[in-house]
Amino acid sequence: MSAGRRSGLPAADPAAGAPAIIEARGVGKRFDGVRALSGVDCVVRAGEVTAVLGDNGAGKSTLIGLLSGMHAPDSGELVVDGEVTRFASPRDARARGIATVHQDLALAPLMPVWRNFFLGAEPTRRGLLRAAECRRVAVAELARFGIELRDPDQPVGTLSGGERQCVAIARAAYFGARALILDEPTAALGVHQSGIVLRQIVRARERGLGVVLITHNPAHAYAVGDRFVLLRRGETFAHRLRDEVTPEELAKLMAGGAELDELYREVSELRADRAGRMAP
Ligand SMILES: Nc1ncnc2c1ncn2[C@@H]1O[C@H](COP(=O)(O)OP(=O)(O)OP(=O)(O)O)[C@@H](O)[C@H]1O
Repeated sequence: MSAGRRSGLPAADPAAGAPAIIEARGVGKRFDGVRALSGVDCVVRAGEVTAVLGDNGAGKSTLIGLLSGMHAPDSGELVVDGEVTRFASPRDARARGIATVHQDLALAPLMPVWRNFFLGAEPTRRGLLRAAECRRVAVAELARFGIELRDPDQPVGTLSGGERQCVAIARAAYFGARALILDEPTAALGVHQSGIVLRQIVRARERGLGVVLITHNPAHAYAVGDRFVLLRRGETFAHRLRDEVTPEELAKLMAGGAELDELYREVSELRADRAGRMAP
């Protein structure tokens, strides 16, 4: 298959039998005359991870905005559970089971983990908070995602970066998310912490959730992705299924193969030039 094949969903889609939770079909969005996104296709199926890759300004945040109900598309359509849908707000999207975990995670760092897990949705009985139940649920739900909490009363800000991401993801799953949109969850994390988050993404997929992983890191995308949507300057310039691409090809596609080759050529010339000048 040519690396330059443009857009569109792959012709042979082995996962086509799995139900699509949400699908963007040819969506476009402009802001004050600036074209942020144009004709982008992206499908999120139950039990699959769709990795959306793109460099700065590629349109990743705009796509998140459309999938999460923050913006309405100017063109194209969103299809939820097979029905053309227009979200009125992010709340509306959440009510349909589409949850977004933004980079700020919406956590209160000084509050205990269990309070952050519920954050305004704590169960009560006769007006009294059922704190013991909240603690038990938070510990059990995080354990399902492989996070063993030392103490549910510890402030969430004392957890590691990867563990904090996991609290936000486990919370969304517990409160009914069927599709999770994760906005660059590993962007600020090192290798070990990224591993914690990537394992949690795999667990979410195993539980039948659909996951959209937004990232500019092809290694992280390849580690967990079932399909890859590559955005460039607001357009889908490649769409690959996992068995159609190797990690190296994905990295090259992401970097823009021709641009990367040009960069290697220029750097080799500079190195050869420098070696020539330093030769006796
Ligand atoms: N509210 C806005 N007003 C004007 N232009 C916008 C707005 N939001 C996005 N854009 C433009 O749309 C294009 C895509 O931006 P977007 O933020 O979606 O990209 P991105 O892939 O998320 O980038 P980054 O990784 O740098 O956050 C950019 O050219 C950006 O300047």
